[in-house]
Amino acid sequence: MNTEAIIAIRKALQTSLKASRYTHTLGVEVTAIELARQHGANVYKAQIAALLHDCAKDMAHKKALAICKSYGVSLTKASQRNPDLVHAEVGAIVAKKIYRIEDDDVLCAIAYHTTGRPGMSLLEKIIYIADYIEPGRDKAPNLPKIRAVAKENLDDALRYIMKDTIRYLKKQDKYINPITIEAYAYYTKDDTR
Ligand SMILES: Nc1ncnc2c1ncn2[C@@H]1O[C@H](COP(=O)(O)OP(=O)(O)O)[C@@H](O)[C@H]1O
Repeated sequence: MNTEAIIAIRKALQTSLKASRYTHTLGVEVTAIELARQHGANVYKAQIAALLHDCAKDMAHKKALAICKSYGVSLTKASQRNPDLVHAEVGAIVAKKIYRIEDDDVLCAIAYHTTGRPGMSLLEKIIYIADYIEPGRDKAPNLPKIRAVAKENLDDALRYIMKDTIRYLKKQDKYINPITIEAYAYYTKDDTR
């Protein structure tokens, strides 16, 4: 394991993120390591993806757009519509171009950590779930249940999180990225419970 790379990433994030976001990031890191061990995923990749999942979250919107422009990347329609979603897509660009992460699975885990998507990889599921259940989270409903379920079955945890997220966004009358609706349908289609 490349401990030096982990330490360098932590150091860079400590200066580029707000203190509370950095604390959240460390919570996602420990949770992702734990889930990776429990479910047989690559622990090092989980650690890197967890550390970098919010690397663009505290960036000014203008700067995020400038980064996209400079690398010739266009944001998805959903991110153009909802600025809350930009950080995940731009985070993957920053991870690749600035932190020099080459692994596509790690980059996708960052890009889809807020919305999920149909057909997620093991690593994508771990980062999506770790972001929701890390120890610093205390607002979402059903957290104790979802934390327990995540130890046993990642798809069950995904279903609970997607269901609660869709319900929460609907209640707030907020835009819901259609990919989350598609993902929820995808992960419930064979579930007869
Ligand atoms: N599927 C979604 N569609 C649209 N907006 C969403 C979706 N999921 C989350 N959001 C919005 O994006 C914001 C950021 O969520 P999230 O990425 O989970 O936070 P963080 O990056 O801090 O972990 C939420 O406050 C919510 O308003």
